[in-house]
Amino acid sequence: MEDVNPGESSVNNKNTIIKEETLVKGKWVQLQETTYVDHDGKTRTWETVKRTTRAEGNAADGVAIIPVLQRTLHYECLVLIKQFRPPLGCVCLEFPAGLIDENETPEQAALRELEEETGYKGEVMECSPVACLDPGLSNCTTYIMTVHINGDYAINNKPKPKHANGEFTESIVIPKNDLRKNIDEMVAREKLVVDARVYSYALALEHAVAKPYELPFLKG
Ligand SMILES: Nc1nc(=O)[nH]c2c1ncn2[C@H]1C[C@H](O)[C@@H](COP(=O)(O)OP(=O)(O)O)O1
Repeated sequence: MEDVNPGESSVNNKNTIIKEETLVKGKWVQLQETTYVDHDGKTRTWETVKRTTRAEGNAADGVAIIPVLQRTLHYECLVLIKQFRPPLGCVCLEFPAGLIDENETPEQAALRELEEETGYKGEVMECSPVACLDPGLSNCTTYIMTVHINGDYAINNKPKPKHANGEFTESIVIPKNDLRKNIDEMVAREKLVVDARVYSYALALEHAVAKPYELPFLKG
């Protein structure tokens, strides 16, 4: 059995977009009816949400930052933010994130958003390919950027967010060990909704430690 599928996927053989018609357009988002040909050659429609803000030439709408805070003789921590999100009507626990401005690289956007939302100054270590966020609803995409923060630097001692107008975020520093337990407790205590990227990261940390080295014996 192959563990990684070689070659091109058969899912995309016939699927084609035929038409995109804007039904409603706001300042920040628009609703479109997407007409497409499905796997069997049948023409169908889909309700699609798109942001209006993606600058021409930008392959993604925004950046999400995995900020790893490193300090001498401290366990590595993540810097997460709490932010009220109007579409959910509650506070969410998220990675710092934001839209990429015109004429801005993903790296510049990541460092700017990190500083605006947390006050920390960091260094970009890696950048993901363009990643989708909710592909059954929207074409919204992001780069996931790993940023290291040297917490021994004086500039990163007592950082203060530099919020843009109307923005309010609170940052929290959580050790990467026991991340999932800390998040579970915080969610229960504060009735937060946790971003799927943050929770997946916490689960992956656990799975990476526990599972790859297990040799299970499955009973038939
Ligand atoms: N869907 C949106 N509706 C709005 O009314 N306003 C919106 C939407 N998306 C973004 N924005 C506004 C809010 C901020 O003033 C700017 C920039 O947001 P940014 O900081 O880049 O992204 P988030 O932190 O993820 O909100 O856009």
